[in-house]
Amino acid sequence: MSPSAPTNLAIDVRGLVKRFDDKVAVDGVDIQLPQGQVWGFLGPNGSGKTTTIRMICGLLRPSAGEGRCLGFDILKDSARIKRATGYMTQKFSFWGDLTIRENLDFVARLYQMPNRRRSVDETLDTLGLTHRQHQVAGALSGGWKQRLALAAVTMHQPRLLLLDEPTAGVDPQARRDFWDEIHRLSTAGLTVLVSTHYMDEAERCDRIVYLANGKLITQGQVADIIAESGLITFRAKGPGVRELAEVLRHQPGVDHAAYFGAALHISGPERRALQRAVAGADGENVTWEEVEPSLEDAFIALMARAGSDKRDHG
Ligand SMILES: Nc1ncnc2c1ncn2[C@@H]1O[C@H](COP(=O)(O)OP(=O)(O)OP(=O)(O)O)[C@@H](O)[C@H]1O
Repeated sequence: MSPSAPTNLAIDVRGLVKRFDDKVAVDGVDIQLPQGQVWGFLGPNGSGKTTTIRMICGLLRPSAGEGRCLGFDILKDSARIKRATGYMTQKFSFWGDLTIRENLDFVARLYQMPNRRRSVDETLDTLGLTHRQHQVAGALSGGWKQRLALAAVTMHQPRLLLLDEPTAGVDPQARRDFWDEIHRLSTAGLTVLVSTHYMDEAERCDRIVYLANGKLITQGQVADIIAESGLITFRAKGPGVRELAEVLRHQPGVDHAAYFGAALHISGPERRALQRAVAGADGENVTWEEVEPSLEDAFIALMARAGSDKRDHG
């Protein structure tokens, strides 16, 4: 295959491994992301998401594994991958004492873009930044900084966006605006891989890839992942729920108990055992019903399973 042979996969990497001295940060990860889709990249802190993203875009050489990003070989063609990719790192880097326009102009110079002025104008306009173009970037609120960062990584019209926790510390309205923008870009043909710790954001993705301890634990659509977890969940509501979690957490068959707003969820793999636990915690001040497990419930269960697998085999 020539480096730019057409493929319907924006990312096609297999067996990616990254070792840092004795530590295996990424341990045999495969990702096949079709063009035009938005995939969520999830996993606990330190699970290897950033390291994987950096290998995909050619910033970090894998210890083992191979693959292509936008048709280019990740081991040999990193310069071409970088040109065709927009990578938003966890800490957006821009110049705090330059204005929004000056920052974008600087990025346009880095990419040696022709018609720099026009590209900056268009980017400002598309992302709703025109009226703020002369504001100093360092004084912007979190949401506007993030919008600037998105502008900076999309201005050179990449085909793939790699976004590493782009909405950390951003308020709910700004997060919603950001996701509207992501879906607009995706509709225009851009492929997006976005790492996040927010479940509501995961649910906005076409598909989710979940990593733990450097290994891919599961991937699929939200409903598939919930089904795969094999969890049963019961929900308690009412004024008495606050006292229940501590007691129920230690009952046989209850893998975990967690509050979702004013309700308590208990989950485990066996309905009978949960029903027994619920019967023991029934009272005047609480009403129970079986509900669909949340994505968070499913991840906690899959994580626990992966954790015990590791202990069993390791
Ligand atoms: N340059 C490095 N040198 C040594 N260890 C590293 C390096 N980069 C990452 N690691 C380690 O590799 C593991 C995976 O880190 P990584 O940043 O990829 O995880 P992550 O899933 O992105 O975490 P987070 O959600 O906190 O951003 C961690 O244990 C981290 O400490």
